[in-house]
Amino acid sequence: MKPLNRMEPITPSQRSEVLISGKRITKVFGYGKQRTAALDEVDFAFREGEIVSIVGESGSGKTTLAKIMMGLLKESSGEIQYRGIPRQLGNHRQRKQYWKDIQAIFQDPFSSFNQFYRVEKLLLDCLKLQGLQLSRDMQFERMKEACTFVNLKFEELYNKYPFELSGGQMQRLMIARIFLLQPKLLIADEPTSMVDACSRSTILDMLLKLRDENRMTIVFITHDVGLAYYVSDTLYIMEKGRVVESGPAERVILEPAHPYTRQLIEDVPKIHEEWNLG
Ligand SMILES: Nc1ncnc2c1ncn2[C@@H]1O[C@H](COP(=O)(O)OP(=O)(O)OP(=O)(O)O)[C@@H](O)[C@H]1O
Repeated sequence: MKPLNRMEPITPSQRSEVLISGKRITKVFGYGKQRTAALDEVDFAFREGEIVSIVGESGSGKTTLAKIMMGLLKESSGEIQYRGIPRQLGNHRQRKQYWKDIQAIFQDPFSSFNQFYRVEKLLLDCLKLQGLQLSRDMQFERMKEACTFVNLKFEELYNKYPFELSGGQMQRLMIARIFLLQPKLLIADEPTSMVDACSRSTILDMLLKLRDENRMTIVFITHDVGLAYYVSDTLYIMEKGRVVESGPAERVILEPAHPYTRQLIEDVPKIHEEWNLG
């Protein structure tokens, strides 16, 4: 399998800054017999402008980690740092400030949109959220640009409701919104699991474009180690709430150090061959 164009190897002096990191992040749900340690002392550090995949089986803690990164769940212990300082989400102002920098896209684009708003309003709201004072013409320009970025035609869609779009168009619209919102961190939770192979490769290409053109940090959550290898710069492999292995995607796939990683790779027999997405 041939991976997509990764970032060029970077020299230490060019190394980008760590955007978000976690030290010994633990999350426990329930008490007594119901107790589940969804995360067990997880360490991570994600850099600006890299695509990181978190790979693991169902129940390994991927979504819990994503929710903690988004600030939707509070860790039981450990510390998250954002841009080099401890993240504070104690009050509304701090949360609002943090959430300006973070967006997420999920498997089901249908649930991401208010179905009563037309496409134009959905996109316009993204511009308003950024607090930009734009003329009506400039607003149109930006919305058109966002649609072009994802190969949609604004003129054909602006007057439609989300339920009038195909699944693939909705997925693209979701990414057009990300283009307008310009988050620093994008969390993509299996965004390609409900689309056909062709739409999947388009979505992956768009994520790469967001990384390259906007230096976005993208955290891609998936069960699929083949897909993760294809799209990522860095891999984190999770098993039962722990990160068992992490590192550059090439290294983790070609020289896996942990037995669990080896098992995941063995389950994808063609991982080293050309991957036909079409
Ligand atoms: N709100 C909750 N209350 C209790 N247990 C939870 C809660 N959320 C997650 N868990 C448990 O924590 C563990 C990790 O769940 P999590 O959803 O993070 O896994 P995952 O790797 O994202 O799985 P999947 O790939 O199926 O989405 C599981 O055992 C799950 O049952």
